[in-house]
Amino acid sequence: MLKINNLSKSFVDKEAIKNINLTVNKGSILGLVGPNGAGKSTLLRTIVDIYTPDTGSVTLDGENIEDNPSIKERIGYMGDRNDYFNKWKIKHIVKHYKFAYVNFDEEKFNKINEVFQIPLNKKVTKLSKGNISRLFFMLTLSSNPDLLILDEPTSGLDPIVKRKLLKILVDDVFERETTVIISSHNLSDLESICDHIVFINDGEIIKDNSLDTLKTDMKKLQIIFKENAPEDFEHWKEFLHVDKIGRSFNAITNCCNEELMNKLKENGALFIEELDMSLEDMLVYTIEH
Ligand SMILES: Nc1ncnc2c1ncn2[C@@H]1O[C@H](COP(=O)(O)OP(=O)(O)OP(=O)(O)O)[C@@H](O)[C@H]1O
Repeated sequence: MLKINNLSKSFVDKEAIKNINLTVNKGSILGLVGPNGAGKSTLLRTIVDIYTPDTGSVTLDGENIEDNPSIKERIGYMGDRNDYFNKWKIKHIVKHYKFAYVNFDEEKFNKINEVFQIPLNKKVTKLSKGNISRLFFMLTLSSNPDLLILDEPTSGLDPIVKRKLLKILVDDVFERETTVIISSHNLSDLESICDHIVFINDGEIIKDNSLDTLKTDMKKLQIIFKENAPEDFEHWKEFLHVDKIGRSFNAITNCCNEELMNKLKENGALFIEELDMSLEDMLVYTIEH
């Protein structure tokens, strides 16, 4: 189990993450989402001890990660900028990983590469952006980590490769019970693989829920009134956001209960239907509210 306690990190003129508390259970996949500059990469880099926190600590199975090489051997980190081996041939990077990570499994790497087809004789600089992402994903996964931290692993991938990568990830997590944190702006990807979602904005956690709870808590309703809608309808306190489309209204609410249904009916609502709400909708309305 990964535990993050009161983690804060500031740069000269910016408090990038503020008092972050999080628990990620073994075998679960946590999706970290938030707007540009929210603090996602800083949080991930602080978890793996690339950045030293100003306050707080991170433990894996009860042991502190900071300055702890034996725990770090159990952590796989794929950053959002994979440019540290640019001049290396891929086969030499594989050799380096074998040396650096006790659990690195070259057979597993080659098996995943049957899908991704990265030429091992090439230098990293000769690869496309998508191929660099695939390469570092393969290297990180083949290190067989207990904790896997992935910062935007699907960025730059075409939809076909992206699906293959996510399937390889989910199968591996299922088999090895890896604990995973994954950050991405591709929210539909996260929706398909995560059991837990954390929204972060301006360095702070603003939501930390299972995907099921998020979906139960926030709803999009389509409402059509028999005649005119109440004058103040778009400003009802129950709604986070209301769009008018012709005669019908789409309203986002996080208190979809009997009381609201009765209020709508008393005010002349003829038709009320619950519509599918994506993770992207949820993030946008939570941040904007
Ligand atoms: N090394 C650094 N030095 C100074 N400021 C930094 C540094 N790294 C990040 N920041 C600042 O900290 C804040 C959080 O940045 P971070 O990269 O963690 O955000 P993010 O959520 O990952 O953003 P994005 O989605 O754009 O990748 C930003 O204001 C950023 O400018």
